[in-house]
Amino acid sequence: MSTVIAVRQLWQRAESKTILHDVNLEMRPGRFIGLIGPNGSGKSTLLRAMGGLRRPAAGEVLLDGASLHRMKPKAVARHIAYVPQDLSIELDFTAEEVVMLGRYAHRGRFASASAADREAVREAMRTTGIDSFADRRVTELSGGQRQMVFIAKALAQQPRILLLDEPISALDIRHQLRVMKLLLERTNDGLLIVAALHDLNLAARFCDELILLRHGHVLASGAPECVMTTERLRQAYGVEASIRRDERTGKPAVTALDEVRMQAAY
Ligand SMILES: Nc1ncnc2c1ncn2[C@@H]1O[C@H](COP(=O)(O)OP(=O)(O)OP(=O)(O)O)[C@@H](O)[C@H]1O
Repeated sequence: MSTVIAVRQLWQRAESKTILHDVNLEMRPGRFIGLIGPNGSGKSTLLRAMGGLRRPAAGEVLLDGASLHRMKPKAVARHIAYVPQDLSIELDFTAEEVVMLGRYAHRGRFASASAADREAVREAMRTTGIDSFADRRVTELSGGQRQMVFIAKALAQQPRILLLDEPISALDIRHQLRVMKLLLERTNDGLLIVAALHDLNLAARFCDELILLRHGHVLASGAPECVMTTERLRQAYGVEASIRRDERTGKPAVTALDEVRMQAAY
């Protein structure tokens, strides 16, 4: 299948610092891509650029071959949903109202919710399992419940590309599993998912491909078993890790054993 998002020679700077260095990526529909790398390696910055939320210092992000940064936000939102890492925004809305915000891109300016809008919201709430707190204010929800609400909002948007910044960081293991499984299922319908993840075991188990960032460079990309090697983890994270093949899942399983001396940055 053809490329839906292409990142070409992308550079990002903040203040005087370069935070993404010449990133080049091609992503196809129906893939679940995990963005991994240590704190501060540039995962959020890359996701924001891919969501059209950050203008590149140089290079570009192409959506179906057209420059994303020349498109209007509402046009971008018809294709791309983005769930940020920080969900602490003070919204005086119920969970269901937040999920309905995901329909913004599909609605006319003053139009009320259509049957299709209501159905998309119902379906997103059902699959994420948030019906039981639909009427509660998001400000009163736990961190994990709030995370589920914003994932439901992104699903209700019915995007072709879903960008998630650490979507399972506040979830218990059961809910982590539920979210990873439901995301993987959605790729069967052609959805492209790119998620920044710190849980390397879940990333290796569920993602089709991993992109490993270090100091704003792509250190490795490809199938989890190719990217997640002891040498790469040492280089990227500065840890000695044991990697084995899990006998139940057949996927790489990682145990970090010790910190090691970091190699010099680029
Ligand atoms: N607006 C900004 N101004 C200055 N520096 C920034 C800005 N945004 C990001 N950075 C820097 O860019 C680098 C990459 O940040 P980014 O948030 O993309 O990393 P990350 O891989 O998502 O990290 P984490 O895993 O901790 O969320 C960091 O060194 C960060 O301090």
